[in-house]
Amino acid sequence: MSLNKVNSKTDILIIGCGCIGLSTGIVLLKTGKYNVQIWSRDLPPNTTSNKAAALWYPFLCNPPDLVGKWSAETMQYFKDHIIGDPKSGTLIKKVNEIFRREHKEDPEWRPYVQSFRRARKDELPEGYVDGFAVDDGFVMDTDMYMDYLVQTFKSLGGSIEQREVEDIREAFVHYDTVINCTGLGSRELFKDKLIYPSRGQIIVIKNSSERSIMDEEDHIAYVIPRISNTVLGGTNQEHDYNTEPTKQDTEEILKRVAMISPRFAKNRIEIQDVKVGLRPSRHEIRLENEFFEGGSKLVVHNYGHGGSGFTVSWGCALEALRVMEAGIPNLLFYKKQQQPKPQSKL
Ligand SMILES: Cc1cc2nc3c(=O)[nH]c(=O)nc-3n(C[C@H](O)[C@H](O)[C@H](O)COP(=O)(O)OP(=O)(O)OC[C@H]3O[C@@H](n4cnc5c(N)ncnc54)[C@H](O)[C@@H]3O)c2cc1C
Ligand SMILES: CC(C)C(=O)C(=O)O
Repeated sequence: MSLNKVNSKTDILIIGCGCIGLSTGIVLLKTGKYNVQIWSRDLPPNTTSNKAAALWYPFLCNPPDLVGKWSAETMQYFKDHIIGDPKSGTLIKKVNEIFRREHKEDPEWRPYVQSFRRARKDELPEGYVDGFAVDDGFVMDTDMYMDYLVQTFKSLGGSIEQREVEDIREAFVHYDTVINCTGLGSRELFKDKLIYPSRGQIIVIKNSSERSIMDEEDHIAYVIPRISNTVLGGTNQEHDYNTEPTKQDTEEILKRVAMISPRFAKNRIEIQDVKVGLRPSRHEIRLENEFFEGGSKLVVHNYGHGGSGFTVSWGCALEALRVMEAGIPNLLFYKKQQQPKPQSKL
């Protein structure tokens, strides 16, 4: 008994068309072993991923050791496959995280990122006494990058259908193996009440900046330069489902950013856009197999990336491939079990 196969490749369904679903689909297609289709309620630019800043920097995401590993793998993947392509909307940009108080401990992801160093005094704005630095960090203009992922996925033979899945059994009619990349959608689709929204608001301005700089010590303030504009942020309001920008948050962000980068004082900026996204927050990323229907159907969960979906995307995509390929043999075993036993000839 074999899995659904066409042209000797196994059919896989991915639910979700954010940065996680697209990265996972590209990794599967590059193996040459799978036909991959994406079903998704929302397509870029109407996903949370499109509302992100975004830069490479582990943030609001756990577990620390795996996030460190997956962040480093993602950084390497970007260097090997993405950053050299101008269509990707990515740029190498140093990132500094800065502190008003001395910060004795390095970040938990430090052992995985060789280029990590402590910030120099000349990199610290007035009032800041300590900081981290990653010289080979990178940023992406998220709309450009998401379109680049869609084009890459399709150019490798992937197909995308705009379709909401209300019950996972809809997927099982056509597929034995499904990868769940629904982010916050897993709260409903898989009744996972451990995943919840962390609301983030950002301001897109015309001005430019030579580096990414962030203060996350007592509140969040960041400046993230991109190809055609710069992002100022941000907020982190847990369990807040409001996707509309508020004037109050915009004012608060501008006030905080002016402290880390005085050149962005309110009267010297040109606001182009204000966006809100709901981070898919969870105590830790869920990346594991779950069998359904007596073991004859396999769901690979890959969701709950909080504030680091882009930062861990390719590491998690490679892990999802490993986890899926470890699960498929069990699937075959269970399917064989389900076959009707041949009648013994009397
Ligand atoms: C303001 C802000 C700034 C951020 N900045 C950064 C940053 O600088 N760096 C970084 O690494 N991360 C950043 N993030 C976090 C990052 O945006 C998320 O971690 C990432 O987008 C999660 O990707 P995802 O594909 O899991 O989710 P999403 O982009 O939400 O995609 C989920 C997909 O699943 C689909 N879906 C859900 N339920 C169903 C269903 N039942 N049926 C069919 N389809 C369904 C949705 O339509 C969507 O297409 C930021 C987030 C915010 C809000
Ligand atoms: C560090 C910032 C840009 C972030 O990841 C977020 O706001 O989620």
